[in-house]
Amino acid sequence: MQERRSRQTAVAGAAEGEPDVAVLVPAAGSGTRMGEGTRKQYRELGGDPLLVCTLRVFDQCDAVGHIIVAAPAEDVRRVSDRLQEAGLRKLTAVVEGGASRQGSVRNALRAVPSSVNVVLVHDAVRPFIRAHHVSGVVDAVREHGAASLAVPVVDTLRRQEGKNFGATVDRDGLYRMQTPQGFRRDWLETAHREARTKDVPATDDVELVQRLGHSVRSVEGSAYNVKITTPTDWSLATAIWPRWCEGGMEGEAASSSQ
Ligand SMILES: Nc1ccn([C@@H]2O[C@H](COP(=O)(O)OP(=O)(O)OP(=O)(O)O)[C@@H](O)[C@H]2O)c(=O)n1
Ligand SMILES: C[C@](O)(CO)[C@H](O)COP(=O)(O)O
Repeated sequence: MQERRSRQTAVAGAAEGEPDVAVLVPAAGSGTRMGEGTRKQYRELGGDPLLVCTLRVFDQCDAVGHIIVAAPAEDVRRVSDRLQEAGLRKLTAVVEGGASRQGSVRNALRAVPSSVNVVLVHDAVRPFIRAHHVSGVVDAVREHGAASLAVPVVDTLRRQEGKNFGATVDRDGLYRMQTPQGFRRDWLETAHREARTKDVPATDDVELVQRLGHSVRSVEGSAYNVKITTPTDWSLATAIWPRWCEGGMEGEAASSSQ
């Protein structure tokens, strides 16, 4: 592992002929909504840290050539060592995260090898994805320039009005955005540069790219692809993880890779 001036650790060079796709994994959050205790991205799911469980999907996915993780500044070295112990072949760098998810993605973007043309962004705390979700986003990016997994809203939505309900929000055509979100590298770089210059934050990268005037293609996601945010999410995740690892859920064959 090379020492780098910044708190960025280069873990491996890009092998010849690897796919020109990198995935940026923001993993520097503090997990406030999860409550006290170990940061959620480090909590063990089936014996491995949640971050490792998520990264394995990309490491085993033929469509991806590079993995770049943004970790809490104080953990960069420790996370880098742990991820190398996990044998992640495509780990290219572990960089210092930012004060926001957007800042962490921006920092990770700086570590993308020059050979990369397609960049995915995936939350470290979304372990329930399969290789076909990743390749579906990559294919859509190659065709349209930008794409994201999403699922349609299935509940009735209503605004809060004090302790009562206010107006109903028409759910028709509303989506819950997921990750991975994928982009042409130049679009994502421009989008983050513009957002920083204009100081206009966003909760996901799709919004930043839309602000440039680009269309973003919707790719069917999965209701299982939850962002582990609260203790309830953690309980659900630990309950289904064993079956997920056997290739269960979504009616997928047990032989399908994670
Ligand atoms: N400064 C930040 C904030 C968030 N994230 C990452 O962005 C993803 C989605 O964020 P979220 O689920 O909100 O995680 P936290 O910010 O840790 O949670 P909370 O908002 O409850 O503190 C997570 O993988 C998280 O680690 C990040 O890399 N850097
Ligand atoms: C990127 C995201 O997961 C899409 O739904 C979501 O916007 C992240 O929000 P968070 O508050 O940073 O978890």
